[in-house]
Amino acid sequence: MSGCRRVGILGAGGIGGLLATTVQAAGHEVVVVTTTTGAAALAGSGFSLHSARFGVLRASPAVVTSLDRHVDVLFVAVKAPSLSAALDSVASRWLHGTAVVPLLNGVDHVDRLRHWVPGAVTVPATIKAEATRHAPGSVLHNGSSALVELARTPWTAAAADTAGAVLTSAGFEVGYHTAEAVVLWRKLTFLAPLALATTVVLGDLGTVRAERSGLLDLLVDDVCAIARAHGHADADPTAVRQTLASLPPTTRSSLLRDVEAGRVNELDAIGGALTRLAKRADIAVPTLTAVMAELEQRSDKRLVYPQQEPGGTI
Ligand SMILES: NC(=O)C1=CN([C@@H]2O[C@H](COP(=O)(O)OP(=O)(O)OC[C@H]3O[C@@H](n4cnc5c(N)ncnc54)[C@H](OP(=O)(O)O)[C@@H]3O)[C@@H](O)[C@H]2O)C=CC1
Ligand SMILES: CC(C)(CO)C(=O)C(=O)O
Repeated sequence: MSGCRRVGILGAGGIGGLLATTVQAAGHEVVVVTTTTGAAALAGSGFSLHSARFGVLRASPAVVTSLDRHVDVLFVAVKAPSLSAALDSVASRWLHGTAVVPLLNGVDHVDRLRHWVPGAVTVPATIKAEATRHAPGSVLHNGSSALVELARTPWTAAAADTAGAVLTSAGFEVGYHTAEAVVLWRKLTFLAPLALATTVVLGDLGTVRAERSGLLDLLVDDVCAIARAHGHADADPTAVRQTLASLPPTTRSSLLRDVEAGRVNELDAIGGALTRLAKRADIAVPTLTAVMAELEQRSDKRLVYPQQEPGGTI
């Protein structure tokens, strides 16, 4: 196909698998970079995706433990606590002019990526999609949402267009915004209350509504106050509440899924980062503080709290 790109995907989990299958099906050359364990588990079987939006797709892209070729676009789809180790598997010489598109939840990974490879163009981005890896290479995409929003500034425009074209060809909905802070905060203002509240109740959104009525609204107030203090002047609690109210009661978050499974999780990248940003802006965030204290004090051994990596910017 014309416009065929070489696309790297760092991480072979829910989001990495969703991308690997859809992007390869669109005719692009895909190389997935993952852990030694992950690569061994994928050998021979490759990826399969089950999705109401994309159908059933199978793909057998190249899988490597360290990037071995230049890529036009690199999607970063690892969990925040794994980011530093994952970046070690990608040598900067393969990324000259590459559009590096991090899809991590949170806000504090973007500076780290920019310092990591100055020769690449980091395009801050967010993804709204619910994708879960059930077994190596086997990914279930729940619902039909597959929206990627890219920051398209004067510095990132060409790279954002390249990444956006790849995603559009693969069947994603793609949105652009000229302010990086808006892209990152628009996702976090809705995701953080959802992730923290579902994790507190260890249940879905319906459980939150039934057991802790009012909690979501208060968390939205706190998170929007932090967003306004850090560059997203239009963060609007009413609009975020409407978005959350429109979600089905069965909605769960990736933070909850990770906590339930005892996997490394992003509590620090979400709630921890917000707490540090509130402190830096000298804003009182009573509900966020109480929720973080509750999660930290919980004796439930299913909760895992990885330390923030050295080199974090917040
Ligand atoms: N899943 C979802 O629905 C959504 C996720 N996100 C965000 O996307 C990001 C990825 O999430 P998700 O796909 O769920 O994560 P998963 O835990 O499903 O997958 C993470 C992948 O990263 C790999 N990995 C870990 N360490 C390294 C390393 N050192 N080098 C290379 N690869 C490594 C893992 O390898 P291994 O095979 O060894 O485990 C695994 O393949 C997160 O920031 C998340 O918040 C955003 C929106 C929705
Ligand atoms: C809520 C959801 C699924 C939206 O994409 C998400 O981002 C997450 O759980 O991490």
